[in-house]
Amino acid sequence: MLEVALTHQLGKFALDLSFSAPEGVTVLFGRSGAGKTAVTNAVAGLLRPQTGKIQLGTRSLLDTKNGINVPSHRRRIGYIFQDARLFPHMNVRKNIIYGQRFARKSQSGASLELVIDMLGLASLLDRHPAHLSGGEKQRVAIGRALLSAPDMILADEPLASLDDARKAEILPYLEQLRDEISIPILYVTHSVAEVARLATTVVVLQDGRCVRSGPADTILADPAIMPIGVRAAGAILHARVRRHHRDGLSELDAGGIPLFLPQVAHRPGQKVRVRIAAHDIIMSRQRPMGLSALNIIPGKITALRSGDGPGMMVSMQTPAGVLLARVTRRSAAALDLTVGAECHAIIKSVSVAPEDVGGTRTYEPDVLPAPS
Ligand SMILES: Nc1ncnc2c1ncn2[C@@H]1O[C@H](COP(=O)(O)OP(=O)(O)OP(=O)(O)O)[C@@H](O)[C@H]1O
Repeated sequence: MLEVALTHQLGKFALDLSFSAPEGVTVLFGRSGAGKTAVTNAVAGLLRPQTGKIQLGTRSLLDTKNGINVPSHRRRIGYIFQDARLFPHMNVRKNIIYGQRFARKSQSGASLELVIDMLGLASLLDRHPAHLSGGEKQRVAIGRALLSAPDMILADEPLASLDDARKAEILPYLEQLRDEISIPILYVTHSVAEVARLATTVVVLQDGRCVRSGPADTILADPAIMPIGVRAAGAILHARVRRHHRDGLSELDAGGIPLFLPQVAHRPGQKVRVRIAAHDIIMSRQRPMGLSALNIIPGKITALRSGDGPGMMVSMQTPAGVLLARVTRRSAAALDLTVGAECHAIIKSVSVAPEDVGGTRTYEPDVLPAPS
């Protein structure tokens, strides 16, 4: 667990916040100028806050009251930056082995073989960075960070310089990292898609303060989550792939509710996270009949929130998980949507894009129905 509490004045900008980052991916999310860089610099030891405490597990990295400020290179943090920052004159093998220099003698950390295997680097080992794609470079940078046997990883917009195809290529490796290494990963991003795919915890920063923090599912399904922006709002459902159908659809099970999506890349039995954007949900009080949409999920409204415009956010509890829907205030009034009302969420299969579906490592081969 990483625990951070800081105050610092940067010109007119005041940083005053505290948050905790447990194991898994904690996303620092906020608009430009919210203070993400200031926080990561403080955690990395590049900025000395006027007052603060930073505790990583049992180690105190910063405690201004007691005069503790562990220098940057002794903080045992593995870094993954936006640009991979590999050594151009070294091949991939040497670049990743370089990370081991920073591992303490007493600490074995991840083995070279494991890192090569986990990040799919075997075929790249003899290549130089100039002959790697952006995504491949980032995989090497992750490998180097892991081999330094860090107590936490700091990933500062690691996908920001990659195009969508490269992003899609590297996200599964980051998911694997999240699910297989038991250290906190502090991850900075502006991208809601990355939050939805990777975050286990979300810390929302605004004007130097932490306005919300907590489990990703809860934060993303909160109708009051204005700092993320209404257009980007949406909930995460946890589901399991049941089977792939011959007509190109995959059937998932989310809390006993079947969910039909365009073919997902994951195998039957595998657990996945599915992001359902709030604007992709249609709401109905009665179960609709004769509709082309394949996914109709019954639920009960738990919260409503209207903004300044015509839209309204509706949060509903369903057997599949909490869903967030964006409807107009006019529709909400016409349907008499109130807290406690029974309703149905309608989701068109094709509205869920492949990048909205992320894998988790838990592979459970107990349910392997034959393809139908
Ligand atoms: N050295 C400085 N002196 C004065 N103000 C500063 C200094 N460094 C940063 N700031 C201000 O502090 C605020 C937070 O900056 P920070 O770089 O942490 O934001 P950010 O959330 O990382 O933004 P971005 O997403 O654009 O990188 C901004 O308003 C910035 O202008």
